[in-house]
Amino acid sequence: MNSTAIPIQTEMVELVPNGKHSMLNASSIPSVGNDRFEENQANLPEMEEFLPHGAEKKQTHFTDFEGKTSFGMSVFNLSNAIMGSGILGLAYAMANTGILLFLFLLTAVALLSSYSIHLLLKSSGIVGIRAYEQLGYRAFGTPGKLAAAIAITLQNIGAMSSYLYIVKSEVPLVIQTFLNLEEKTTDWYMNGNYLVIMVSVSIILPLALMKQLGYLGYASGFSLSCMVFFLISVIYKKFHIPCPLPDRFINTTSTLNYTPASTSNYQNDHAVTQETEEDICSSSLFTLNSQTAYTIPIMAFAFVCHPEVLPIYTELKNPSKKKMQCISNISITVMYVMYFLAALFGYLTFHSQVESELLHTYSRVDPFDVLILCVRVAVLTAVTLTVPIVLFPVRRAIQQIIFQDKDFSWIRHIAIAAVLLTSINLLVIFAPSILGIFGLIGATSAPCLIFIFPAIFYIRIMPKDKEPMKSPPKILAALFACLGVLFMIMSLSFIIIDWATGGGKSGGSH
Ligand SMILES: NC(=O)C[C@H](N)C(=O)O
Repeated sequence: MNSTAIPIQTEMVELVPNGKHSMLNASSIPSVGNDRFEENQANLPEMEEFLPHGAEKKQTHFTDFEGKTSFGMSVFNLSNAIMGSGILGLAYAMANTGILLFLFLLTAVALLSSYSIHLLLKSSGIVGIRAYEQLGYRAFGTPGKLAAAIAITLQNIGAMSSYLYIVKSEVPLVIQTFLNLEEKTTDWYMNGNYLVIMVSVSIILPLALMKQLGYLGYASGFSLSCMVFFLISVIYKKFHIPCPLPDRFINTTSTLNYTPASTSNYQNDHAVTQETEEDICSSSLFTLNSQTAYTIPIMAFAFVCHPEVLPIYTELKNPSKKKMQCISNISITVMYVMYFLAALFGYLTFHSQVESELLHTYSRVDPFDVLILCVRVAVLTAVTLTVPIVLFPVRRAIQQIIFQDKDFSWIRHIAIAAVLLTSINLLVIFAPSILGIFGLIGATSAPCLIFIFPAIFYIRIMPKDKEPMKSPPKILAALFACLGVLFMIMSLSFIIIDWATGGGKSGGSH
């Protein structure tokens, strides 16, 4: 419902679940005849949650919550939320689909992702709230809110763990290469566990303590430029790395002491079957094999940014649905191009020898190569700077569930971030094998966040008198939800089959 379509100066919609609208008298709200203010009025119940009680009626507090983040910074933040470890798995996905099928699937996932943001924005416009969990509450009451909060928490904790796992495994290698050491030593600065704690405390925690996501815009811009550097290096390396790799029939583990996160059967199969150079180094336009099934979960994971969309919208300067959709479309398009190029050149460099994690494959060539080292540092920086962005919606979900009616408190804000980061650190340090579980979680939460929840929340929230159940937008949304269920069943079955047969690839989470 367009906020201009209702007499907003006297009435506003109260947050009640299950499609029932109750009207609140809001005559005390000062009337300002501009678009932004009308949006903010519709958003009042959400704002009140963040404002000190007893002070809501002062106009100054509306401006307190006025979004201040510019269009460009919001594009940076959303792109940073999209971009993460997902990019490292795409070349492997392409090796198992072929270039054309990959392009088709990537386009489909990008378009579906944008449509899902459209559904989220439309639903949020109707009820005037800009929080994923609140949409869940509005659509299905407490179960809806819980489901959304749990999916956001699991998905984002999975993503953050995968980023910190990269830090844990890559930083020691970077230091080793910098120091020009042949062997890994036992010094503390070569210990990934200490390093991951140091990075968390010195870089991630201070950024995660920012009150608003918008302040992370510069960090996001920097993170994106690191990924652009990664992409340029991947393209450059395509023309400088021979195929087949010189060490292909020797040991796949480099002189450096690292253990690949997941060893693919596919690679092992190749090591034992004596294939010709042409078999290994030819690129295919269309491939179907047992690993093709992982493509969708890998791509879905790579495009997840939905928990961050509404918080970014909330902080946008002069917000409107159109503007936010535009920000989302720009971010998705930029990432789509970057994902495709990274996958294409990664694949054209290694062909069927590409591993499920692109950085590992580069390590096999020459772990002491300066450019590879810089690429590692760039990816490390990019994923480290993504952690605070991904942490925001989790903290918000926790706040919405446990401290629902509480005013903003710095102590709580800091404590939740510290507890979250500590738990993720413990997970990455003591139970890295558990990270495989996130493949399973990713296969469940990613389809929920991208497909199922936006669609079913939309169907419930959009009033039947405006759009009957059989109207085309609702039918489309229902089909979208079915597609999500299908993806979820598909991804889960592949992962379970893989586990049962001892493959152990984790699908979505890298
Ligand atoms: N934000 C996330 O949940 C994952 C992100 N899209 C990635 O590729 O790592």
